[in-house]
Amino acid sequence: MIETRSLTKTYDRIRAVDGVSFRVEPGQVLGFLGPNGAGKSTTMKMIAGFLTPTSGTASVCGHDVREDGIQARRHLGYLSEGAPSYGEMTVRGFLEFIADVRGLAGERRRQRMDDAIGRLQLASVLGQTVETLSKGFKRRVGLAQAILHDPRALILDEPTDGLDPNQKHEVRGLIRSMAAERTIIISTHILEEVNAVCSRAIIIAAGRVLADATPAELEARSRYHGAVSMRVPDPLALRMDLSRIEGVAQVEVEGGRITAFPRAGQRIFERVQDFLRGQKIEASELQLERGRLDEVFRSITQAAAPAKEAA
Ligand SMILES: Nc1ncnc2c1ncn2[C@@H]1O[C@H](COP(=O)(O)OP(=O)(O)OP(=O)(O)O)[C@@H](O)[C@H]1O
Repeated sequence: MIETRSLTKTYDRIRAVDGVSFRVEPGQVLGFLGPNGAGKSTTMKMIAGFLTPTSGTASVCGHDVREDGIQARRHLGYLSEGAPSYGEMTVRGFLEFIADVRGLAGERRRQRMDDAIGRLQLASVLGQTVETLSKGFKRRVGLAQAILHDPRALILDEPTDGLDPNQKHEVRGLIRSMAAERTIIISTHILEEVNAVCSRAIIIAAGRVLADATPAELEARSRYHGAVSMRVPDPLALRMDLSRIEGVAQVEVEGGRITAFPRAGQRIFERVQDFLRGQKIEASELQLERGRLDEVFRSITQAAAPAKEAA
């Protein structure tokens, strides 16, 4: 379990993190979303014990990061922004060093090394120095060090940054496979990642939590939630007809696509389908929209005030 209580960090005159409180339980993957400079990395660094909070606190598996920092870090794997340092070490040398730091020995050490190397597919680069690796492999080495001691909690700052689409897919699978008994927080700019791996999302801007919900609940806040869109040969001709259907609030045409938006609480998909059938209109790519996370993200974060000046 990871918990923050009124976590706050002030840099000079900027309150980078402003009273952030949340609790993540084992089995949950929390997506931490926010625009550049929102305070995601600063929050993660405070939980990981790399930065001291100005006020408030956090705990990992019940251990307070300020009063019981060593125990808190023992239960936590942390992937920081960017690549691991120690570029002159080989990948094997770097992972052996992390195993030393984590106090791994004997059979368990061998097991954990094999597991991390296997999961992150690092066997082919074990003898290569970290600085000569591609960005994607550096990220994978960073992930391997984070999971090496098989921690109960994981904090991963942009875990798929710099990976190609295949590697992104693999790392998301890895996160899902580790989620069952662990508490995981990931930060990301990629909204599709939220649907792919997160059971819950927090949107943060200017250091403050603006939304805390499941991906489906966030999608339900989108104006596209429950909308019906399609391609038809003559969308402009259909516009007026669709707007007359009961429960339709608005109709928009964009490119070759026409979208009917429902009034609050109305379900319009079957009615639109019946109308098209009745009029014998050939529609392609007819779909019921779940809602668009990018639009919800924009509307929530753009309404936020800029970071507050510290008192
Ligand atoms: N060491 C520092 N000294 C002064 N200000 C800092 C420092 N580190 C971060 N900040 C400021 O704190 C705010 C939050 O930064 P943070 O890196 O936590 O944001 P972020 O959400 O992780 O952004 P990104 O998505 O770009 O990584 C920003 O305004 C940033 O400029």
